[in-house]
Amino acid sequence: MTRKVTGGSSGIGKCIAIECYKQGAFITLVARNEDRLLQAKKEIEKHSINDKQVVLCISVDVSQDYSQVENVIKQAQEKLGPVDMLVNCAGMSLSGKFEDLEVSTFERLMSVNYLGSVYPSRAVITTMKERRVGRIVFLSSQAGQVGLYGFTAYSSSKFAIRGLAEALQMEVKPYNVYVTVAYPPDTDTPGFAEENKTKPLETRLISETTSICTPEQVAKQIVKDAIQGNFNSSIGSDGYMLSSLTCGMAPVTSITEGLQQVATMGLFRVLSLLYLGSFDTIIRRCMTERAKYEITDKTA
Ligand SMILES: NC(=O)C1=CN([C@@H]2O[C@H](COP(=O)(O)OP(=O)(O)OC[C@H]3O[C@@H](n4cnc5c(N)ncnc54)[C@H](OP(=O)(O)O)[C@@H]3O)[C@@H](O)[C@H]2O)C=CC1
Ligand SMILES: CCCCCCCCCCCCCCCC(=O)[C@@H](N)CO
Repeated sequence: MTRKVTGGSSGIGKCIAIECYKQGAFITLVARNEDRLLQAKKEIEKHSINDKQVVLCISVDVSQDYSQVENVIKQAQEKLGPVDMLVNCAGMSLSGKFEDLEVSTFERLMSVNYLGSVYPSRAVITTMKERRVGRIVFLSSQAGQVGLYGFTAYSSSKFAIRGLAEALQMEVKPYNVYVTVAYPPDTDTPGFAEENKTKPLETRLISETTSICTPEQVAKQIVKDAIQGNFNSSIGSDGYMLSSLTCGMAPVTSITEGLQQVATMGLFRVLSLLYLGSFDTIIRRCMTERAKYEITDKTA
């Protein structure tokens, strides 16, 4: 059992690697910074269940050069055997008002979050199809189910993931390869701490609608859904509501799932209008408060 986790040196990715290691898997971690990779490797190795298990580290930028990504993945497959599960967890978030975000930020988020998921998946898919075995996991976000204030660059890169996942799932299902898209809420990770340094107040207040999860909780849910072959992976009651409401033409894994969507759609739409109303109120309030401060600043 070989699993590959991009972004496996930190946060959700590291917890997913630990979860898989606890199940006896061989792990390949992919990220850029070598020190953090080694640190994570040590931490993951504490959870081994037999002495044959290995954690392999690969330092590569998943978003830059496809042939480089393909090469390192080939090398890893030669050492540890073909990958049964790929988890695309490398990603990042930057927020700010549309006009305040650098144009390069849109390019960067699209290349790390979107292309950074395309490249590793593209590199493993042929072998998975040939072997008729495989799971590919993509990390979207609740902000990939609803576009939110401050997330013009981030939300779009996470919506893109969903399109990719839906199309790919339709292609690979006959080969017994299953795709999972995860939509976590805010999760307490180093990446989240980084994001908070520059997050607009509006974005923070809107995001606080859903509670913060631990990376361990999120990782457990994702690994479970991926193993079961569920297309959708969400967490908590708001996660459930959002996924149900925004199911669109996403595939279902069971008839029950489909029936639940049909039955709850109307009600969840009503709830979502209430949420949207409260988001508008937050945004208007922040605007008035800012205007007040500006006046005080000028008179001082
Ligand atoms: N935390 C949250 O609130 C939520 C996070 N998500 C998503 O989950 C994923 C993981 O998030 P989180 O655990 O918070 O992130 P962290 O910032 O804690 O970890 C990110 C990981 O990705 C690696 N990485 C980043 N960029 C690249 C790159 N270009 N090439 C290779 N590796 C890269 C990092 O290592 P290095 O920098 O060394 O390359 C690190 O291992 C992201 O896609 C994020 O958008 C979704 C919803 C909520
Ligand atoms: C019936 C409808 C229910 C509606 C509930 C709506 C709640 C929306 C809240 C969205 C929170 C967005 C979190 C983004 C996390 C993320 O991706 C970043 N933290 C990454 O770093």
